Amino acid sequence: MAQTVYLLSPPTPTRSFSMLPLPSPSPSIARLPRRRPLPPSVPQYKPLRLPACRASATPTPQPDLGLVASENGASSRSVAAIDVDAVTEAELKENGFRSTRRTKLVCTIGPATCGAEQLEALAIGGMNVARVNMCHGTHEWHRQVIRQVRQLNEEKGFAVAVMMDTEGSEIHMGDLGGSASAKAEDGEIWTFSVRAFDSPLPERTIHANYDGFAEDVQEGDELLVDGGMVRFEVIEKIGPDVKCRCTDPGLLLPRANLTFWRNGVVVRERNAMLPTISSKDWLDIDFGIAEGVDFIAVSFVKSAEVINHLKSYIAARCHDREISVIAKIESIDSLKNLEEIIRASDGAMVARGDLGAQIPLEQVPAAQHRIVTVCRQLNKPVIVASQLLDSMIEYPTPTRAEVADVSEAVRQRADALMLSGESAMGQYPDKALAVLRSVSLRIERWWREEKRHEEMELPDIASSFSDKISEEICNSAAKMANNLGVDAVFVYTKDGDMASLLSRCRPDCPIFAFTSTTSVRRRLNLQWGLIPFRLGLSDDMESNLNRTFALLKARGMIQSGDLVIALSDMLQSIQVMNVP
Ligand SMILES: Nc1ncnc2c1ncn2[C@@H]1O[C@H](COP(=O)(O)OP(=O)(O)O)[C@@H](O)[C@H]1O
Ligand SMILES: C=C(OP(=O)(O)O)C(=O)O
Ligand SMILES: [K+]
Ligand SMILES: [Mg+2]
Repeated sequence: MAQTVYLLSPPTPTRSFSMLPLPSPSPSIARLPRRRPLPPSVPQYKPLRLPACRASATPTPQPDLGLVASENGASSRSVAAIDVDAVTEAELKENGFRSTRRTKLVCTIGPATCGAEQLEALAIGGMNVARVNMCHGTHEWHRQVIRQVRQLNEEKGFAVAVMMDTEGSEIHMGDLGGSASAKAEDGEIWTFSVRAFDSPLPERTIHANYDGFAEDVQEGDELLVDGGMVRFEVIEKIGPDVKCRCTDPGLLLPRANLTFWRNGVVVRERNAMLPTISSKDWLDIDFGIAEGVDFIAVSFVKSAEVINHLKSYIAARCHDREISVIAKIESIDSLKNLEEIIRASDGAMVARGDLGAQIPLEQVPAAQHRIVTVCRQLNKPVIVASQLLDSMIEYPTPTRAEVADVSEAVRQRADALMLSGESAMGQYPDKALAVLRSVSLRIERWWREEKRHEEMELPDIASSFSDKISEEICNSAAKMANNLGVDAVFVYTKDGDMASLLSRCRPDCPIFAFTSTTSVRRRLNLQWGLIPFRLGLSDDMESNLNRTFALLKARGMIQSGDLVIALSDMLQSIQVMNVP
């Protein structure tokens, strides 16, 4: 039978990158001691060890991936190759299908992790998406990080996606005149001012980046730094200066964000009128498009309108690939307009850091649950972010409460968990990632063993008859997969939609998603349960299947007799079969 095989692109020349210069002096992590210091005898964190699943073992990357590494490290792909990374391959070989991790992991890259070796260690440790936060660092710094991630993908077969996170029009402190931090003590009087200062700053003075700051605050207001890590009370306004008394002492970090509260609610005056995407953000977005990022996360989204605007802006500039737009839910307005925002976006982030400064902290868990649920129903990937393992910025062991928080996000079946300071500037980025990985594996496994299938009602979301068919196929295939106890579902997908629809059903078995496009493969890497492969696809499903079986069997990733369900968005079919 005739078959069209789309050949792989020619080998890409390699570049070598040296360690990145740090954008600012490496932050000394002189934070406040954890309130209840660990007794010296507390054992170091040991990843949970599962009997049948060597989840905690870091698989050794193996060179032969159908990627032939030449002497200078350049890679050339053999024509019959399938793109998969060494870590996935090793996990599949060692642990089998059932034990692969379903929850995806996002790491914020910062001074602690911007070197090539550190990035590779994160990729080996399970990082699916690298996030760069445009609040910090220069374009040159971010460019180096993005290019190093791309090089890692090209040379080692990883599919680590890059997410750019905009600064947004938040109110934040200035740079502390070059100091890494400043300590505010109980009762001290500090001045927050919109005036520009030369460094060093006058003593106990903080610059606020928002011109209307002094006009908008009132005496008696409560000023929260970094979502409440440090608190002040406004005692006097003198022109552009606002004098405040420290009520909750703590460490002030450069560019920490500022919110003020009056009578128990957050004050949203003129700053609520500032554009969600500032002129600086548009420049950053142009930069992100030029550098080929996979996701743009938009800070402080208030309505669906801004998402639609950004999506058409991107569509007009990127003709050959897509960039997914992720709405960060971190303000009262974003909660009010949650459904329409999520419908307009390609995914969402529960940005608990700022959210916890805008609504009472005790409301954050319910908000998280609602956001995760709505995203799942509307088939949009959702990331749970901020302070998951905050104490691991300084300590090699998480608190029990942190492990419980991570477990809850996994139990809710969020698509992804995110590290912020833990990986950007913490002392134990790899250990923090290992904790996310082993807790995810353990909870996912417990969930399956207990047969706690999701009871969640998934509403119809298709917008056309053809989409409706895909949706029904995926719902049925996921149900069949659970009932038959199949080893894996294989989905052949051009643009990833069918893989997403399957992921939405959260089946018990992993989903092998085969796509012919490298950028689709990277974007699928954010979604729950998907193991994305890049493979030249033909229009003939039978030949695709036979090639996949041959390639995966040759590498020991599947075996004869394994039971799989295969779906294709080209044929809109379901097949159940044993691997020949
Ligand atoms: N590109 C960077 N350069 C320097 N420091 C960074 C960078 N990215 C993140 N960080 C550090 O890591 C911390 C946590 O990252 P993140 O949560 O993304 O930022 P923020 O605290 O501003 O919300 C930041 O406060 C900052 O100290
Ligand atoms: C992820 C968040 O956003 P950022 O780190 O950019 O403030 C957050 O606020 O939780
Ligand atoms: K940001
Ligand atoms: Mg935020």
